[in-house]
Amino acid sequence: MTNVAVIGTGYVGLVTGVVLSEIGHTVTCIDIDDCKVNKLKAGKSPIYEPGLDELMVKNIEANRLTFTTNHVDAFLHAEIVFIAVGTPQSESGAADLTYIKQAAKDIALHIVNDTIVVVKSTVPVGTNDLVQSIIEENIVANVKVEVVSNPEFLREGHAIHDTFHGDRIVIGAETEKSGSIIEQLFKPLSLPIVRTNRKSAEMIKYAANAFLAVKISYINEIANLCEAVGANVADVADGMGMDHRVGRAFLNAGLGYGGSCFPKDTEAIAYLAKENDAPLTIVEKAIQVNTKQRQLFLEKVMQHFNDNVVGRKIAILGLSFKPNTDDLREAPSLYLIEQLKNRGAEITVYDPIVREATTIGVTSTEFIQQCVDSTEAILLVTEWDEFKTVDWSEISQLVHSKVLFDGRNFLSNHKEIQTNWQYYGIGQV
Ligand SMILES: NC(=O)c1ccc[n+]([C@@H]2O[C@H](COP(=O)([O-])OP(=O)(O)OC[C@H]3O[C@@H](n4cnc5c(N)ncnc54)[C@H](O)[C@@H]3O)[C@@H](O)[C@H]2O)c1
Ligand SMILES: O=c1ccn([C@@H]2O[C@H](COP(=O)(O)OP(=O)(O)O[C@H]3O[C@H](CO)[C@@H](O)[C@H](O)[C@H]3O)[C@@H](O)[C@H]2O)c(=O)[nH]1
Repeated sequence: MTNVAVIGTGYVGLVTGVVLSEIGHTVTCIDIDDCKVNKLKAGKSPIYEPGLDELMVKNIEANRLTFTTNHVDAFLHAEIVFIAVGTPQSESGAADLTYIKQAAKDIALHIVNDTIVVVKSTVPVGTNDLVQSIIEENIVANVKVEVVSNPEFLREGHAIHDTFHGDRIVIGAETEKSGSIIEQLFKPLSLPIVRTNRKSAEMIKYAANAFLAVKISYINEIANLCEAVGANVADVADGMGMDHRVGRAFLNAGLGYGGSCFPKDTEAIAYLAKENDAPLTIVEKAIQVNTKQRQLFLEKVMQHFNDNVVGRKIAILGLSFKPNTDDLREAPSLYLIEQLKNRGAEITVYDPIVREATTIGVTSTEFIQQCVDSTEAILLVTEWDEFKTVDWSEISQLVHSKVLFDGRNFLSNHKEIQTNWQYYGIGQV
């Protein structure tokens, strides 16, 4: 079993650390955020991710998992160091590598053993080379370092499941030995391994995310056409998806993609492509379609209210960018709330997990019933299970008007809604 350090305890770093400890390795997670680390030390996950807390506590108690803000402590015994810090979008659209560069410097200054540095963050092609050279330029101890690319494919809300049951583990290494050491580290997971060089591994991650984003934008455009010609996009997606060459996954039409990955990763690969004179026109269009998709939804709502929502009471169901996560990054709800508030609507919000969206000054009500009380329309933005299981005949009694805009086609087969409500779905008439 191996001594591992993980830099960054966000959605990826924490899940990686917890799973590596669960399969028997000794893991120290390091973060610069005191607040997060204090919570983690107390056995509390700073993020909402089903199944994570239990596994984390189990491995803390087994002394396989510790947390620190101190680099010396974190790297003292480490043979492998993962980098799982954020790579947000910069002004230009390119990935901002500030945190990556800092992590590389932290490693160079503090490691005391020969180390394999594994870049798990999503980074543009060539970044692993950059990390290698930053470390070599700044290294203090007389030790050897080799950088290996190991992009992450987990989905929020399914992170633990995806890590144990992923479709593949991609390992991009410049030497046979370093790649094999990382392959060995993950061996207990018994997952298919793809071995490449570092640049191809970096590219696999962006190419996969961009492809999925294109798939979503494609079905959203098909949905808009369905609406215009009287077809039903869910049936169309089912029919298309039965062809295994197409596949049904990621053909759910709706408000478009949000979250911490697709929006920034599509921008980053499109930027990289332009810079290299090999433009990704399809990805650029997918980004445009995605922006337009939420605008079209807003237009539908505005049309219903004859273009005037001043003083109209509107309920928003769902804040997080998708169910089973508390992540608000690029959530369509934020756009809709801001736009409707700017137009004078009175907004109430309910999310089963997210209580506050501080960036736009919104607080979620404690119960769905409070949120919908006396409202003239409900906008279902995130497909949390609760929005299917809640008693809609009770909701019917509480609202002022039974009008539902379903941004996820989540209740398109719901009996009460389809019988008694004015229902606006996506890609259906
Ligand atoms: N969120 C996902 O579902 C997901 C999935 C696959 C890949 N990724 C990629 O993984 C990376 C991390 O994403 P995330 O969502 O986990 O990010 P996050 O923002 O949730 O977490 C990043 C963490 O790194 C910490 N950090 C920053 N600089 C540090 C430093 N020098 N030393 C120690 N800690 C530091 C931050 O305090 C933060 O806690 C990104 O590149 C992202 O694109 C994310
Ligand atoms: O048919 C679909 C599927 C998804 N979405 C939307 O697409 C976004 C992303 O969804 P999902 O992929 O489930 O969540 P993420 O957690 O963002 O995961 C994606 O981004 C991660 C970060 O790179 C990758 O690791 C994962 O493989 C990749 O699925 C969300 O807004 C979804 O609502 C749709 O609109 N229609």
